[in-house]
Amino acid sequence: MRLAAHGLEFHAQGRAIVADVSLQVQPGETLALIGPNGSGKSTLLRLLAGLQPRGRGQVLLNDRPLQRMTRREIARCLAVVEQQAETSDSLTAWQVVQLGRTPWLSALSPFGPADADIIDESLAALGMAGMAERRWQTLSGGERQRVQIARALAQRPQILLLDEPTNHLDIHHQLALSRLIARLPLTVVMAVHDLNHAMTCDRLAVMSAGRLVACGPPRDVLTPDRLREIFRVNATLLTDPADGAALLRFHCLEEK
Ligand SMILES: Nc1ncnc2c1ncn2[C@@H]1O[C@H](COP(=O)(O)OP(=O)(O)OP(=O)(O)O)[C@@H](O)[C@H]1O
Repeated sequence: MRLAAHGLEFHAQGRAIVADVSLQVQPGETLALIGPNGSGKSTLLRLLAGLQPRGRGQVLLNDRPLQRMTRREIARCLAVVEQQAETSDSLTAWQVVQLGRTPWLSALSPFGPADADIIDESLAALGMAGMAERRWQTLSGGERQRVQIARALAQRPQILLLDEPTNHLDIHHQLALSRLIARLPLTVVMAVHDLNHAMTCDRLAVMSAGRLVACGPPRDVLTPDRLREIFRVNATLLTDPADGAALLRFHCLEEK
């Protein structure tokens, strides 16, 4: 599914948190949103999901304005995992993932075995099948993050919006999640801080002080000048002799 945004804006306390952002994400594409702390990535994700009150601008899902869709219609197309996703402490991991099925249920289409299979598959995809019966409050930060991503997958969306999906994960689960996302036939927009992870995405969108300042293939976007200007680092581009993959090693710029 194609995602397009035109002139997205959000102002708070007299300043633009997101200012005039327009972008297009093609079906099946993975776009990484990068930028320093406070540059507006999470707010932009919320605007793309239609979750930011008082947000302005237009979001189109396959040319259909989000504003004219019901929450249920949106939830059938688009799933979001926010940074601090919370849920009721009394739910089990399985029940949290079950919430992902809500947009698909109705009196004529009640919860059934096919929904239960989707929940099991989603938990298994995130390596959480063995913890299905664990209560939310007993899960670690990384386990909660994996359950929330499983909940988003159980929603069977065509677009996935993820806010720093690997920030609580150990290195094995970071790599496993990156591989899973790369293989999913979904349109993905995710905010990430790890620029080496971002390098593996199809395109990068760079936010700075609420504005989209660059968008394109990783190597075109992560130029030495931009890394210095926006991220305040110098970088050396290295090549992994094992597979020829490019990696960046960063050096902090001296503060003046
Ligand atoms: N409702 C609000 N009212 C006032 N300021 C806000 C509001 N929402 C966000 N901000 C501010 O806007 C800026 C952008 O926030 P946002 O969370 O979108 O940034 P981010 O790029 O995701 O940051 P990080 O990398 O630290 O997660 C921050 O300075 C934040 O404090």
